[in-house]
Amino acid sequence: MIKLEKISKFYQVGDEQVTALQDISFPIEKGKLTIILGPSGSGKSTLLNILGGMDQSTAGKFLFEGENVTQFDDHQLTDYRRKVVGFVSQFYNLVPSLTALENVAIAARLTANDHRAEEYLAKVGLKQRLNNFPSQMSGGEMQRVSIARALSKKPEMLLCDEPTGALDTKTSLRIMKILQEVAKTSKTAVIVVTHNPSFERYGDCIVRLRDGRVESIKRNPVPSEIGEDVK
Ligand SMILES: Nc1ncnc2c1ncn2[C@@H]1O[C@H](COP(=O)(O)OP(=O)(O)OP(=O)(O)O)[C@@H](O)[C@H]1O
Repeated sequence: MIKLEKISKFYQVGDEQVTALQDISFPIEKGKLTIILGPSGSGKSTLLNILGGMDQSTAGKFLFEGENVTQFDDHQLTDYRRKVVGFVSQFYNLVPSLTALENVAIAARLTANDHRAEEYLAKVGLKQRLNNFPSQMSGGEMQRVSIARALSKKPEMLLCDEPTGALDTKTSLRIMKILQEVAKTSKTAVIVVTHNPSFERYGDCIVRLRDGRVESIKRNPVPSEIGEDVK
């Protein structure tokens, strides 16, 4: 079970205390797509960083499969980031001098999974692009490599920070479709932070943040499927 219990994060800026998150509580389900929406400054990135073990909360508990991540020491956090979490960002972060296959293989090696890099690229529809360098791919293709790279670690949780932020509508839908399929066909908890409210209908659970608090939590018993035509 993955659960946030009254997570708060405060920053001290000079004499002022900035509240990034306040009393955030909600469960996250594996095998489901959770969408986190909210205006700029509402705390989305802070929350993602806490879920990814890249930042620690000031108060509250983050429970992951019975363990309290909030109390992890640096060594445990490194292990958690390496083995549990996959991360996809708006900027792809691919190594320009490595091909698609090599970009995925280096990350997969962290979990001794590098022999499967090709399989993960096939999963995101890039079987024909294995030997292309990032400069030879479109934004959508680079994002698919970055998803394959994250998946090759077999993460229990896939965190996506504005994964479609730099992409056009059709390519964005293609990426959302892949993320929807990952959630549906694996036991991975897929969490997508987005500014785009039209993606709400594709998630199993939609969490809206405002001013660092949970404004609403909605569940879609039957999320909309993204049409085959975008594939
Ligand atoms: N390192 C920091 N020091 C001080 N304040 C911070 C820090 N990081 C974030 N904040 C503040 O915390 C609040 C939440 O920021 P956060 O980046 O999580 O919002 P966001 O919803 O991801 O915004 P955006 O959509 O613009 O990326 C903001 O008021 C921000 O200014």
